[in-house]
Amino acid sequence: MTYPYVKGHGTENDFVLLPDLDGSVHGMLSDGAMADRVRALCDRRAGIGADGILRVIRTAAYAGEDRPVSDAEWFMDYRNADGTVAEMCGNGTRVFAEYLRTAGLAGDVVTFATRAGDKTLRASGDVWTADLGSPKLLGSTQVSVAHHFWSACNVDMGNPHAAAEVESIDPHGPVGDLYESPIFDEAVYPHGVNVEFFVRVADRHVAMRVFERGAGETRSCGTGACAVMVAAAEADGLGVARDADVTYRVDVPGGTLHVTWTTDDRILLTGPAVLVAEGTTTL
Ligand SMILES: N[C@@H](CCC[C@H](N)C(=O)O)C(=O)O
Repeated sequence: MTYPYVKGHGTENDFVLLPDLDGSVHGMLSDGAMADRVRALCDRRAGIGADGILRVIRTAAYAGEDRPVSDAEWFMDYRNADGTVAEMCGNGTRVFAEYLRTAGLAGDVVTFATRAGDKTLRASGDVWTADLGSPKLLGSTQVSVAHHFWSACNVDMGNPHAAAEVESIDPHGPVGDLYESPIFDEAVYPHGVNVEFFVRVADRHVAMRVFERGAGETRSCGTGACAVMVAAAEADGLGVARDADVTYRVDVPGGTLHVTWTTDDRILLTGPAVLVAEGTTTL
């Protein structure tokens, strides 16, 4: 059997999109078979290669037990490269929106369902801004790599994050090559966590690396950039009582994102979304 796919990325956080509009292409698969399919597609040697999968499906057609309660026509069914399901993917929202627009299924403003609630995105050319809602600041926690320990900000962006400010994100420094997951507190994060390390570059300008749950080190993580911005703004005394929107530039290995924390406590993630290929696959 062959089925269609599209490849895209947002600041080099790359995805295979699986158009499955009425659920008839992948909907018949068991959870285990779907996880196998995701791993095969994301494999960078034997597959197409990606950090995750974005299945494009009508909300009403999604047969999973975790079907969102939403009036939105489209559901972003996100899966990590290791086959696990994740609640949210910030870069993925922009790529998903760009797919819908390119396919003629949406315009420059679109709202769709995710496992972390409905998200609305607005385009300005090929740059999209995603309203990812209110962050939850859940205190501080600790992460470590090779006996180096850092305090980290526990931020829920719909999915879990630990954002640690460090002195250097150089792979030759204490943060290291991130080939393996940093150690985190499993009591705080029983379902795993995305771990970000960030440094200051200038006023309201940071740079980060990330180890993503279910994918390993990636070139970018949109929700991770939001968690880093929230952690940095909190540390800068801008977290509470903002009398104006606050924007930080967040550099990631794959490009640049901008994150705005609005006076009404919403996080807006702005960045590119690029579709690079389409075809059919037997995987
Ligand atoms: N790359 C994404 C996050 C994808 C999900 C994450 N790995 C998780 O398991 O929570 C982003 O851009 O936010």
